[in-house]
Amino acid sequence: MKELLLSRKSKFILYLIATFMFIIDHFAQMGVNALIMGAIEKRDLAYYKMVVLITAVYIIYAPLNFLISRLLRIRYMRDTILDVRKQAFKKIINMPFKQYSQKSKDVYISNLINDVNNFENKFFISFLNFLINVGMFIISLVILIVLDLKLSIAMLMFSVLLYFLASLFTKKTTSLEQEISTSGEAFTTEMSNTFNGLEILKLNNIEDKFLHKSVAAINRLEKRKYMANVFNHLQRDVIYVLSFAVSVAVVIYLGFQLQNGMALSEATLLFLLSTSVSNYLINAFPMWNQVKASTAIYKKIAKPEESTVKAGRGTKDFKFEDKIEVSHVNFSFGNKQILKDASFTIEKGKKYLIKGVSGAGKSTLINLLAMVYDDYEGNIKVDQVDYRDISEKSFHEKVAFIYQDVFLFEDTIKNNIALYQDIPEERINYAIKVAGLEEFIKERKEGINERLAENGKNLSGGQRQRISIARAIAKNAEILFIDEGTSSLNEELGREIEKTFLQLNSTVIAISHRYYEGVTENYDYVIEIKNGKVHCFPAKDYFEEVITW
Ligand SMILES: Nc1ncnc2c1ncn2[C@@H]1O[C@H](COP(=O)(O)OP(=O)(O)OP(=O)(O)O)[C@@H](O)[C@H]1O
Repeated sequence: MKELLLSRKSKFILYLIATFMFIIDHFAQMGVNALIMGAIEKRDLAYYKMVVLITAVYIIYAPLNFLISRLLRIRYMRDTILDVRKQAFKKIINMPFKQYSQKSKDVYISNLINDVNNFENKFFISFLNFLINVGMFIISLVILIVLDLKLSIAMLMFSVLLYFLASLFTKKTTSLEQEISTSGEAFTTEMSNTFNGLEILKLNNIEDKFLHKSVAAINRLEKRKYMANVFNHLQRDVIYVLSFAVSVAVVIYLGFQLQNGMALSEATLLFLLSTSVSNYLINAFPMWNQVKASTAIYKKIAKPEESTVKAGRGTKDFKFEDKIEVSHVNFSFGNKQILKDASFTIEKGKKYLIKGVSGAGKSTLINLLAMVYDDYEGNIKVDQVDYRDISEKSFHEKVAFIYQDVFLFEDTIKNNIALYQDIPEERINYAIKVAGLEEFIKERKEGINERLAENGKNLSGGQRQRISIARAIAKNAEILFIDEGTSSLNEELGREIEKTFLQLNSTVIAISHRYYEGVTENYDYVIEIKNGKVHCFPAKDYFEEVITW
């Protein structure tokens, strides 16, 4: 938190000065009150007129001071909150994908929206109030020391007592804020589930069920907020009762002092100062607890955490000139072994089709070859270099993925194909041609510069799939990983797209349940997974055998 607040040192100093201006105003107000009381007591008209003049000057100064103080604080707060938003966003974007995928994306959305808003609403208000109250407490105490040592020592002892009392509330305040954050995550996930599946829910008449679940999630979130609120007031009230008792004791003490000849103005000032000391503390301690709770939320959303997954952290560049060798690879999910002693070779430029029944481990095998998992036994080497020594970044630069579901950005067709990389126009046009998108582009008013609707809602399955092929070609991907790239398309379109895959120069590693006669046999090899065992066959042999089954 310190680094965050001090990242703009000069603005932070201005912020503190602005806070100090606020404190000064408070004491000026207190001084004016005491002056008026003194002037009334003095019964001297000339002196009274002078005090009225001072009060008039104060009335002009106070709003000006307030305005300047606010202007000085506001920019610093805005910039700092912006930093928190950026840091929270960076934390998510820079997370290794494996770690990212351990939580629902809605949790991250909740962190970026609910938690940052919560931080924004609570941190600076609490921090400012804490600073103001502590500042006022210190100044009041110093004045009190000068005016009445005994009273100031008593107030100091009272402060220490309040400190210990307030610290009893710190842990609970923080845990309540954490609960608000987790309930916010659950609420966002619930809402997202409902809205993403609204069509299915309506078609099956089960929207009411989800409505109940969503309402329950809202209730849980609001209940947590309510609990936090009640608890904050409770700690304030407990401290308040104590401070009220102290105020009564101060009045009794000052009563005796007045009897002993103390001036009314001095007694008023002492009373104001000592009740202020306790009031400032009543406000300061709960605020400090809130600052600590907000700091914990800040750490959760913006501070990079220790990676919980083993990630491919190699540094070598991915270079694929000859072959990828998979040797004696065993891979399990928990106790369930998926691949047993798998050994085979992927030759550059060849086309591989992975076959096996549902759940055999086809996607798992692709994920191993695509560096998604590295917690396997055995070795995977590309041109003799161990996969684990290769940097994920350099690998991702040279490969492309085609899935059944294609994600499209709400942006131009060009940006969707180039994926925001600086790719020459000729290469994009070539990709469009090879992917069979020429007709589609011709029909667009603005050609490749036409914008797609949200996730390409206005495109057919085949057009979406072709855009994802164009991405791979534009990128000049050396390896194309395809997981059920044609299964959502009709027979004819699927055949066309499959043909396109097989005509590419890249190495293709594909999973497909479909068999397109006259096309599928053109794969070079079939990798079959049966009971965890992996066998690689020349495609011609494999299909001849299958066809004779
Ligand atoms: N992240 C995971 N954690 C635990 N088990 C998993 C995980 N991913 C997959 N599995 C299990 O591993 C096995 C292989 O899954 P995989 O997705 O590789 O099969 P598949 O052959 O691609 O299946 P399908 O053809 O149905 O897509 C399945 O039993 C699956 O339940």
